[in-house]
Amino acid sequence: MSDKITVLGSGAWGTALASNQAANGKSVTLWGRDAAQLSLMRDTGRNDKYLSGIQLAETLNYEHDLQEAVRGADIILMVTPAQTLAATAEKIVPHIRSSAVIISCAKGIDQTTGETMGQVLHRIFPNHQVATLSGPSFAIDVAGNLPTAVTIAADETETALSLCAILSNKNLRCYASNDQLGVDYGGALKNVLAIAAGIVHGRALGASALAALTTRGFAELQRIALALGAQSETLNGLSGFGDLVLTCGSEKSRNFAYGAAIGRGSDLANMKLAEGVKTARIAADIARENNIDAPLIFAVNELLSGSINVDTAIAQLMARPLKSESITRR
Ligand SMILES: NC(=O)C1=CN([C@@H]2O[C@H](COP(=O)(O)OP(=O)(O)OC[C@H]3O[C@@H](n4cnc5c(N)ncnc54)[C@H](O)[C@@H]3O)[C@@H](O)[C@H]2O)C=CC1
Ligand SMILES: O=C(CO)COP(=O)(O)O
Repeated sequence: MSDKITVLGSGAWGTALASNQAANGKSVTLWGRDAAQLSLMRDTGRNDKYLSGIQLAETLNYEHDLQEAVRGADIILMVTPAQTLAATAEKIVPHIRSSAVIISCAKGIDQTTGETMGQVLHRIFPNHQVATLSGPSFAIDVAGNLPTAVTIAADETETALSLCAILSNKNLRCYASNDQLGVDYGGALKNVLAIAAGIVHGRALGASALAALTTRGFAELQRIALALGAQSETLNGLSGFGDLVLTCGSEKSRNFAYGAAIGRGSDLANMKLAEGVKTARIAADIARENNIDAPLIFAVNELLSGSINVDTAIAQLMARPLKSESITRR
């Protein structure tokens, strides 16, 4: 596997990954749909819209033409929001090398098909190696050269190991997994629980409530992902437990910040991307269809759809029938 890298998506995460790889000696091209923004990034070496105060790697290349950006790339990182990943992937099919490896870095579930990001890539690129990169990793931390660990998952362990060898560097440590489904579900579902954690924070319900919510949220995440075929070991790793702990504990998480705004009763207009908003409905549907007990996810979904308010959600959650703590009990 060679290592000419193209990153699709010049928001926070795409820019951070691209800069990290370029700073560590890789040939990296960053594509974005906004020509003016790309040209500003080229001129200033910064992306202040998404990564305020960060100086990007000087060797990073910028390309606005999608076809040109992917031509000759060995590894393509897909880093647009989850609901746009399929459309972006479809556009590049005719232009990529037959040996190109495609990696999803988005965290969500496709609303129209119900597919994980990995399943989307397998469908669109049936003859390519595909993988998912996920785990506890704030873009601002990676862009700021802070030490970070993620999981790279592919069906073939060899593919995951090769990608880890290529993409790991002194600031980014990649662990290999052959459970792409589990890594995808871990990354998508934690966003819904991060919204719930943000609500607890914003409503000042206390540290004990936050710990209880994170723990019981982890039980729900595991119940759903295990029922859909994820491996337990994966969910206990970086892309399940790890990312849940990160995003349920920090206002740097946009999902947490979104929840905090709900908890405080603030205006939700102009909030940054919170993937959990779209995932909440899909996750609630999946849980209901599979008869899985997921009261926190149901509550977030109902809060977001406006059918209950925060006080009712808290009262209902606390009044549920008492039960065993088991995560497997439905
Ligand atoms: N920001 C972070 O710390 C992390 C983000 N992620 C995931 O990465 C994905 C992208 O997130 P961010 O980069 O943070 O979001 P962002 O909101 O910072 O940037 C999104 C970028 O995608 C572009 N975009 C939106 N719609 C598009 C379309 N239809 N076609 C092409 N480009 C489009 C926007 O113009 C923007 O440049 C999300 O799924 C997120 O969950 C994963 C790990 C860390
Ligand atoms: O997934 C993330 C860190 O691992 C980023 O979380 P937010 O999308 O909530 O900011």
